[in-house]
Amino acid sequence: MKICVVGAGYVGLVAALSFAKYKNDVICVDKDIKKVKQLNKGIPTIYEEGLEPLLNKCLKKKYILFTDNINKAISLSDVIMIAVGTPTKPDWSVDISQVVDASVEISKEIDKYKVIIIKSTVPVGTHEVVENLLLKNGVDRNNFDVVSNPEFLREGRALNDFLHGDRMVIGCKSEKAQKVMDELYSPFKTKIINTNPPTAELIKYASNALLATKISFINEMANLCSKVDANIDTLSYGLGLDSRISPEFLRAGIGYGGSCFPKDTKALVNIGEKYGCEFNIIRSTIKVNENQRLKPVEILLDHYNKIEGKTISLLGLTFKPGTDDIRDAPSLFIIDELLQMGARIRCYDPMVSEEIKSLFPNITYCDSIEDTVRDSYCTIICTELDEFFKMDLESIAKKMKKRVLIDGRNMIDIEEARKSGFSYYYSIGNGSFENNK
Ligand SMILES: NC(=O)C1=CN([C@@H]2O[C@H](COP(=O)(O)OP(=O)(O)OC[C@H]3O[C@@H](n4cnc5c(N)ncnc54)[C@H](O)[C@@H]3O)[C@@H](O)[C@H]2O)C=CC1
Ligand SMILES: O=C(O)[C@H]1O[C@H](OP(=O)(O)OP(=O)(O)OC[C@H]2O[C@@H](n3ccc(=O)[nH]c3=O)[C@H](O)[C@@H]2O)[C@H](O)[C@@H](O)[C@@H]1O
Repeated sequence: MKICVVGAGYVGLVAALSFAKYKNDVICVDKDIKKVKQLNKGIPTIYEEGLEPLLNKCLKKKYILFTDNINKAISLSDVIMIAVGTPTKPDWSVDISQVVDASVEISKEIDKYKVIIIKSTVPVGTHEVVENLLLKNGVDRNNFDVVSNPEFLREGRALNDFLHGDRMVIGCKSEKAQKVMDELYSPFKTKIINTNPPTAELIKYASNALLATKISFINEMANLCSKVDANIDTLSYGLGLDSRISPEFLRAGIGYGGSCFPKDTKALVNIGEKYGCEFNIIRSTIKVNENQRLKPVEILLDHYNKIEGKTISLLGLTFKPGTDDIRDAPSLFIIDELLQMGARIRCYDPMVSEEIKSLFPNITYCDSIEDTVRDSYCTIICTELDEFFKMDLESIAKKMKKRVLIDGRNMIDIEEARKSGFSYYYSIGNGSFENNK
């Protein structure tokens, strides 16, 4: 099939390469010429396991090509997938302008039947917005169908999720387009749910909102565990064994981040408001998360009263392991808050990006864990990176000015922390101890 994917971000690039893997003729468009040039050279613009070899293989075989010429790419393709960003505005409404801009370009290039797939996460009714825009711009009604096909991949496992996800949701009103979608996804090993576009659009938000809610729920339970000497890991295990609940997304910590849960939960509240639906549960999920991501600062204040002038070290900056993405990562909020209180920050993340350096130019970025913790009053673990499981706690404790460890991802065994010479240890619902200040 001749496929054009608009947007070479996390979703667009992964989708384009997945289609190319199955020998489709794929053109992936991005308006960012730097990305286009880099991708055509076989250099990934994001970190995702397995992406680099697949990119190079597909380029070599000429199954994929990257361009910034959207018009040419559309005119050459039968299927056009829109995978551009849909950020949330400050009032929590969704900015679909990138989808609209892409649709305007699409409308200029339709002279024969094409299926337009909305892959981006969009508010219910956006398929109609795109349809109406194409009609308004003079496209013949018989020359296109718009299909809603939201994406459920997780960063860090994006390729695997795209190819072998739990399900593929297809919201389609036309038999002709349905046949094209069936063919497109026929090599994929995944359960397909065929429904109408509004249901497809809503499944996406419902899914992210429910997963986020599980996290906020378990974090509230963890906060209670901390007060009553209960253990959140055992509690989660006990909960998750009930097959009606499932063990997934019950890991307590300093809250969820990333490019989607924070934005999509807010978006769903905003969408609900437009239809007179309150979504009180999701509002609470958001509020709990906003407090939870600052939990380490609360603990620090409790311990020291004053943070001004103290050096604090952060281990892990990305919103989760296996990605270089820092969008809405809890670490950003912690750094911001600590800087406002006058702390000095040292941090370490092997995936540290220019993006975070430009956000926080005045903090110290270190190349190793040991260098980071030097002379600090507290070490905060923000991301559960593999190498933190293996770190030498004793040598870390020795390098610190005060042996205070806040384990924001419940990675460290409390007894190990005690044996390694820490004087204060705090986890999120898995126990804490204080020897002497
Ligand atoms: N990142 C993720 O894990 C997931 C994201 N989504 C959704 O997928 C959509 C895309 O997300 P990401 O890939 O993370 O975004 P992203 O920001 O990484 O990538 C979007 C890309 O689209 C390009 N772009 C924007 N307008 C364009 C235009 N008119 N022509 C050509 N290129 C254009 C941008 O330059 C950018 O490279 C969003 O709606 C998001 O909510 C859905 C599931 C997972
Ligand atoms: O719409 C999206 O963009 C995607 O959002 C999430 O994927 P992602 O943001 O990549 O990462 P997750 O693995 O879901 O983790 C999100 C955040 O929740 C946190 N989390 C996750 C699980 C858990 O038990 N506890 C917890 O705090 C993680 O640390 C991370 O900060 C969803 O899992 C995907 O299905 C969805 O497609």
